[in-house]
Amino acid sequence: MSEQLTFATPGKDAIEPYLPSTTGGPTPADQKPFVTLTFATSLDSSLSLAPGVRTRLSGPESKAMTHYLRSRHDAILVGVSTLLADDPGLNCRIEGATSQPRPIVVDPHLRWTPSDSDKVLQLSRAAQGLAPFVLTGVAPADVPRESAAVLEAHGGRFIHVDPVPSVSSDGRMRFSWPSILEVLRANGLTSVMVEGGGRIINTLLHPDAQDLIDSVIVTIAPTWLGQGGVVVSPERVQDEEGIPVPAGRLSRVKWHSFGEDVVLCGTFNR
Ligand SMILES: NC(=O)c1ccc[n+]([C@@H]2O[C@H](COP(=O)([O-])OP(=O)(O)OC[C@H]3O[C@@H](n4cnc5c(N)ncnc54)[C@H](O)[C@@H]3O)[C@@H](O)[C@H]2O)c1
Ligand SMILES: Nc1nc(=O)c(N)c(NC[C@H](O)[C@H](O)[C@H](O)COP(=O)(O)O)[nH]1
Repeated sequence: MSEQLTFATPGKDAIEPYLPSTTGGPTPADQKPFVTLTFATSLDSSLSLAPGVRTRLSGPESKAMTHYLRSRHDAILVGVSTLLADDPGLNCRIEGATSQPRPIVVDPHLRWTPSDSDKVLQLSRAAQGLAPFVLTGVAPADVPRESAAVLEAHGGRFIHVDPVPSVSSDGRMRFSWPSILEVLRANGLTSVMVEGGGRIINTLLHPDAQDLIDSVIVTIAPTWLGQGGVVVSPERVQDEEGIPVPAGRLSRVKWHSFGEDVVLCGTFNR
């Protein structure tokens, strides 16, 4: 049995306006999933001490808040580097949780080889979480059979996503955020919390994509991680005259204290 977290009513009420609705009937099939961008950052905007290094930032109270968020979304999305670095559970460990989020791993080149010892798969075997859906640019016929067998035995699967046609100079495939969300919706998922890491967050915060975000819920820990960390800082944007302009600003902003952390809630112009 893994740890059980509790998250009490004042905290729930504080973040409720930023969560997907639990009323209002079924979501139409063509409606984009509700997107919550949520992560924990240091005072110098770092997610971790270095790429590939698991770094605890959230204190117990804001961690419980994150797990409550997991109970309120159909899916939880991370990039493959986070999966490889953190060996995360990606489940909900809130006391009394009645549902588990579906982990979504964005892994265009199939860097993850699923194995029985991965924590996310251990938890699904113990009925304490769900196995991931892995979004990949690799053609179905080229997915290694052993990997597919391990994932499917746990209830997960590989899902092909068409990459954007222009391959970047380093040859890496990239998915557009609308195509990622379309695939989630086609697989019955109506809400997703995007947890990270840096590349995932920075591409979602790009001005071309940030309109897709319904809520932003950021935990800020009273810590400086120092230089060399994985930093949240979206691509710089300029106006027509080439003058730099802010990459984004939140509205409907509220700040809440959870233990020693603050949690920032906001939206993009809604
Ligand atoms: N503090 C937090 O809340 C938090 C949350 C998550 C991860 N992390 C940390 O972040 C670090 C990992 O971050 P990162 O930036 O190195 O990696 P990441 O987790 O963002 O994964 C990057 C990979 O995901 C894929 N990817 C991302 N966007 C894509 C897109 N649009 N199309 C196709 N593929 C895409 C690519 O394969 C890319 O190499 C780890 O150290 C982890 O511990 C911290
Ligand atoms: N809210 C939050 N606070 C942190 O201090 C931290 N390091 C993460 N990181 C998010 C990332 O997605 C991690 O991989 C999971 O938090 C791993 O934890 P789980 O086993 O899934 O609970 N998230």
